[in-house]
Amino acid sequence: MPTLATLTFIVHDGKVLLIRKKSGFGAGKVNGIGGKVEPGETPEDAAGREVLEEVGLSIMSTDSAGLLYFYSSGSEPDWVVYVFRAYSFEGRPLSTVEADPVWVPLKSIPFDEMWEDDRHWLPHVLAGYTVEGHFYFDENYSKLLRFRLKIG
Ligand SMILES: COc1nc(N)nc2c1ncn2[C@H]1C[C@H](O)[C@@H](COP(=O)(O)OP(=O)(O)OP(=O)(O)O)O1
Repeated sequence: MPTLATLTFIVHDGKVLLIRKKSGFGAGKVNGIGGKVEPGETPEDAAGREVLEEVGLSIMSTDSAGLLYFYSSGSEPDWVVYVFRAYSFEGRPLSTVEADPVWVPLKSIPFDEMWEDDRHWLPHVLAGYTVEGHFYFDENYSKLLRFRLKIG
């Protein structure tokens, strides 16, 4: 069974809030805010909980921006990730044990510090489109081998 997870991109004033992850899968990389969906949670609930846990913000509402499937071997994905955008929030981003928050201008996304798949789909999400992406990595998730992407 794939692990269900979320990624949320808070957009405000020409910038997007990203995190440098300190723990979990992808620690050290810059990513959207997110983590695993817990039993009994909806993906939307998980997105709100992860934003609060990782950077201390409350988001008002989310806009669904698509689904990403990540594979390392075989035909079943290891991860199915629900992607959300959010435009309003309460609070100020804080560093936590899980992540350091960083506001990044929409035109300067640090793709070299992110997962290799991000450069293919994130620009479309930040432009307001919906994506469905299938990304096939090597067995250690160290190299992206191929992908398919639909932009809605
Ligand atoms: C392989 O490609 C990926 N690219 C991107 N951009 N994001 C990915 C990729 N694979 C997984 N992710 C996302 C999905 C989740 O948001 C995080 C991993 O979540 P994590 O394991 O840190 O989940 P938590 O619930 O926060 O962690 P704990 O179980 O340690 O509490 O990466």
